[in-house]
Amino acid sequence: MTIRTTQTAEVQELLKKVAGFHVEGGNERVKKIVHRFMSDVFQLIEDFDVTPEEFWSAVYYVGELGKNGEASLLAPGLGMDKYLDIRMDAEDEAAGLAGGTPRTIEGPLYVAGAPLVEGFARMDDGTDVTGQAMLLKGQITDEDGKPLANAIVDVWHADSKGNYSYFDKSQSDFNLRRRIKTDENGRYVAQSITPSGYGCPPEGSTQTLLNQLGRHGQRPAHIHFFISAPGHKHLTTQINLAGDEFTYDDFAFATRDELVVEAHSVEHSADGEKHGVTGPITEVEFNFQLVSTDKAELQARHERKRALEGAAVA
Ligand SMILES: O=C(O)/C=C\C=C/C(=O)O
Ligand SMILES: [Fe+2]
Ligand SMILES: [Fe+3]
Repeated sequence: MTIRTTQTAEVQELLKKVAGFHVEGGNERVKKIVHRFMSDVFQLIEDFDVTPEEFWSAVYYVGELGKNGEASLLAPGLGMDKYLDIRMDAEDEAAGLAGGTPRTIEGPLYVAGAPLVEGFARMDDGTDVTGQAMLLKGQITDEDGKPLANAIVDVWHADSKGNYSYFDKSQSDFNLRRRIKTDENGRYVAQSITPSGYGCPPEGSTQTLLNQLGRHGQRPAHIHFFISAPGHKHLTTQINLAGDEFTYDDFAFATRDELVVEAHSVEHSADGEKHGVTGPITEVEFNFQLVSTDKAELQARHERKRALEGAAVA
């Protein structure tokens, strides 16, 4: 039988003291959030009749999570990154900033400061001999199709074993990570290695919890991007390679239909040969549309939207 105590005066008073309601100073927003959070934790413990052993094993788990540096990996696994994206999409919609290539989650494995290259970029250091060469190209435009020259395509992905440089110390610095400046036609092109999907460390904290939920910790083969250009909204997104077992079963919930791309392997690629790549190569082409943030364009967009809504009502 569940013991009910959360609504007693004693517990309600305890929660107010926990949150610092009874003292001056501190941060009002933090106080309110901590009060709500702890009230919900107390309520959950009561509703599920959580035992002290269960509670302390959770505390131990959080300690291990921090020690393993996996808090930012568990977050996408628990849908946090996706939920924050859903909120940002809704905010963009409300601000008239929706449109262009959809965003998706950044993930925890970005490393700033990758080498900046103009036009063609060789992203891999040539040591991943088991991997297949990949030619990655595309064009950055605004929503009207106007090419955006000098946009920065900040791109990063895993190697053929699903590991990321910097986190995988066996890889050279910034292996498979580059910032590419688009040419006068807004184009970027890179030679790299075709990424494999990523899996959470099997013995790690994230997978330990996912196992309790009967879930896997796999991501499909994917490539991460930050795309930026003056006067346009910064884009954080990824593309998922089609045909991967996990393309539509991503433990981090990042997949969006518009971001699934065919990656066809060819014996010879004219583009590849232009850059000295002979032999089988995977070609991946993805174009990005950025949303303008300049006021005139936003105003015009609002007018168009109002006109459309007006027409719909009439
Ligand atoms: O970067 C990875 O592949 C692993 C982590 C999970 C999320 C993500 O990628 O967005
Ligand atoms: Fe990733
Ligand atoms: Fe523009």
